[in-house]
Amino acid sequence: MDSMSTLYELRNIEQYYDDKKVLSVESLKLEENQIIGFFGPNGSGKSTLFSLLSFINKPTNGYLNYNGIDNRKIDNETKMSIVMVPQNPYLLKRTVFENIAFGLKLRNKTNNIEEKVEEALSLVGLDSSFKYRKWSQLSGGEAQRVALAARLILKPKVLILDEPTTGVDTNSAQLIKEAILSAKQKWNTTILISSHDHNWLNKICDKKVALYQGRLIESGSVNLLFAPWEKDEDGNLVKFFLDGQFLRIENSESKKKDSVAMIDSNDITICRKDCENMFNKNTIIGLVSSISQQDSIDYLLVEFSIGGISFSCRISRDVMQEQRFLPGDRIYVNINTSNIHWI
Ligand SMILES: Nc1ncnc2c1ncn2[C@@H]1O[C@H](COP(=O)(O)OP(=O)(O)OP(=O)(O)O)[C@@H](O)[C@H]1O
Repeated sequence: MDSMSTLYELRNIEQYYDDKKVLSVESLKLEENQIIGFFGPNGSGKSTLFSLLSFINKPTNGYLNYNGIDNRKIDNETKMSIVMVPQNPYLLKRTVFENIAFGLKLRNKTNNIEEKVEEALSLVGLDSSFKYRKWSQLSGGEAQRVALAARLILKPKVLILDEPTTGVDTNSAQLIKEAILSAKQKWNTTILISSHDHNWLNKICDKKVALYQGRLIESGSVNLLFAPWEKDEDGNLVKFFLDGQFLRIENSESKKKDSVAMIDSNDITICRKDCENMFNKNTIIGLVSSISQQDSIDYLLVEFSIGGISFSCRISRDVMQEQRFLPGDRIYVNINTSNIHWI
């Protein structure tokens, strides 16, 4: 079996600013050598969580373990192997070269520095002539890529990117994506990213974590429905699946067509047979792909697809006994759309 090792483990983490609790994570494990996407609306706690995972801040309460070590006992060398590009990266008011070389100089690793800077520039799609440019002679997308190159040169163990695509052009977003993928491949870097560009993030990440009002929406079992959406005659959003089925979301008139819907797996009910009473005009047909044990022994996670889009829902052992779902089964799916959160 392919066993991935856990890099971060969080239990009962709480973070307060003054008296206000802004983050509460009961349990979260992040595996190494993955690209993990953090989704959530403004103010949901993504940056706060990143400040804990990068060890810039200490959690107010709870247990945060990195590579088997308690966060209060992490040494400086380990801390330096975890680097973050913040939401509005700061560049030194110097040349691009000095910006990119800064971290290596700080770590006293100055051999072949010229070559390393050029390699880092090329990773983010900038040619070597950029090293002579001043910080003030860069476009927003180039500045973001220089900030990324300044971290990549360190070959980090963990790279944390807070909104790396905000305000950058599509070409830069593509080059940032390529640089991230090379870091993962070349140095097995674990990459944590938040972005409001949900489609961009959805395509690049191996795992998704969703936050809402400072709380984790159970990772692995949250369903994210991405754009494109259509609008019906009343202005409600409608998701059309590739197989021609659709899901209409009542009271979604105010939402934009590039919104992301977060559906908790507890808000989905499925049924295999004897379900006439479950069938209504909003019922969709899905296909079971897998069934697995959840953390709690009383529940199972059923993964299924609708027109090529994967979903998951939790069912109790009693329901399983009754329904005996198997991979490949066609099921009736009912989604409680009144509990949907929007990103
Ligand atoms: N230094 C601070 N002092 C007080 N409150 C803060 C501080 N930093 C963040 N907050 C509050 O904590 C909550 C979570 O903010 P955070 O920046 O972590 O969210 P986010 O998901 O990263 O948001 P965004 O997508 O807008 O960047 C918000 O209510 C915010 O106002």
